[in-house]
Amino acid sequence: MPGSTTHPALPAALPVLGHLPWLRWRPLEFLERQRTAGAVAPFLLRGHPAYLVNDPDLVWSLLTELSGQVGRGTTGDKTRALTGNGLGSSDGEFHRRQRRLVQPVFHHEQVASYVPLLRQAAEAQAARWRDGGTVDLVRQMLVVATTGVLTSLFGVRSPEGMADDVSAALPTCLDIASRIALAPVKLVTKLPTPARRRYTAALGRLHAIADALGAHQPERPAGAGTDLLGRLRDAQAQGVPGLDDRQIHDEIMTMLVAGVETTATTVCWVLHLLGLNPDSEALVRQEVEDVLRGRPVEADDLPELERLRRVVSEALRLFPPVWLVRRRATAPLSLGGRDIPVGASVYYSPYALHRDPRWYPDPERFDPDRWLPERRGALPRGAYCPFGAGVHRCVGEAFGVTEVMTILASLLPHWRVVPASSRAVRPKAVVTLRPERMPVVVRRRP
Ligand code: HEM
Repeated sequence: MPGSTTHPALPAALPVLGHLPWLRWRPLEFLERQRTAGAVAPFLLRGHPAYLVNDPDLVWSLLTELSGQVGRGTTGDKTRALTGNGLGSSDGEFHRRQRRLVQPVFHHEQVASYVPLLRQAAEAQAARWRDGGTVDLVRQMLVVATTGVLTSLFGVRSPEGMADDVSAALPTCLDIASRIALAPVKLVTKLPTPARRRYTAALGRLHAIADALGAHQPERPAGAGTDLLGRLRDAQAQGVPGLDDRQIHDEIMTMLVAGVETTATTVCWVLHLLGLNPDSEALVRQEVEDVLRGRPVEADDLPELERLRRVVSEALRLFPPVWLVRRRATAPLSLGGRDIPVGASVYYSPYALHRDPRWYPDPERFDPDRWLPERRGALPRGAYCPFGAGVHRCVGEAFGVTEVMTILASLLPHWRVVPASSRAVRPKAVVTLRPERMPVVVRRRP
């Protein structure tokens, strides 16, 4: 069972499919079992050699000094239909150039300027809640996170309809894209099944929204270049090579795919964990109230919310939205004493690394104080990697953390979120690690 700390070794690979059925149907259990199979644990996917790197130092090496010997081979295969050649699926010199282009939009000072928009996104959604009403928290937070991205990165001033559309289409696309990537029989994924039709329709909707965003004129002073769209358009006008309308479309899709579910699910997991740990919830709420004293959260408040930050770090440890990352060896590679052939898939799993009892005593326990400075300093590099590392480290990390903190600091003083059902909430490992379902009752605080 995912979550327990002792795991029997994996059974032998099946003929033809290898360990694919495990990765498709019981991925979290698969990863935890593979973690006990050595620093670099081999397995087979449709006859193709694959490795799971379980040693944090080796994960770090893979992502940093060895990054020239691996390509994305990516999660990208499953997201390429969504994000084309955007930052999240490209490699090499092209990737470096795109990254340099978008990076300033995600610098700390720039991200701090988005806080009022992120707060408004949370407040607008909560304004629709009725005291004692039941809501689907995942869907609600998807709308908030989409609104945050649309207003801050794309300069959309009336995001309501578009946010609803994106948050409805995105999970369908991501779920079915993962199923297609891990389907045991490829042909089946081409058949016009109801799932395939839902996927095609949802994907079409997302592409249409990205086109509309690409064509939309943000309300900003000419040449200001502060939001992502402005920056891309300015660069296009200056003749930056390769930055045609198609590439701008791909970068918009990338930000919707990479920047919405990740933050939305993190907020859900934090609220879920706080609900299970009322003492921690009371302390965090008290901290937010002491810092804000009844006023809306601002960027300068966020560093003061140290306890809340530790809770977010702990939620990202237990439920890292990006739970599995793949690279493909583009040159022969030696890792942890194993020779890895060109073309092999090399994976690391934040989920498995973050639950390794060697680095996290009592790993299943929610313990935000693990992130007190004196305790976190003892971790090896690579043992905590919710945002990855190296050249592909999450470009949206500061934005994501700021968004999550801002949403929580806006909701916690005014609302209590209580599970609406006694059914355990289980993580569903699709493109992100999403709560399978999370109906909650929202209660207004006096
Ligand atoms: C809690 C929130 C988030 C988490 C846990 C997260 C996690 C990650 C991880 C692990 C990677 C590295 C993948 C790899 O090595 O292949 C990544 C890359 C990326 N993330 Fe995030 N992310 C978050 C939020 C965001 C946000 C808010 C945005 C944008 C608005 C974003 C945009 C990206 C992009 C564009 C990449 C590709 C970077 C590159 O290859 O240069 N992410 N993210």
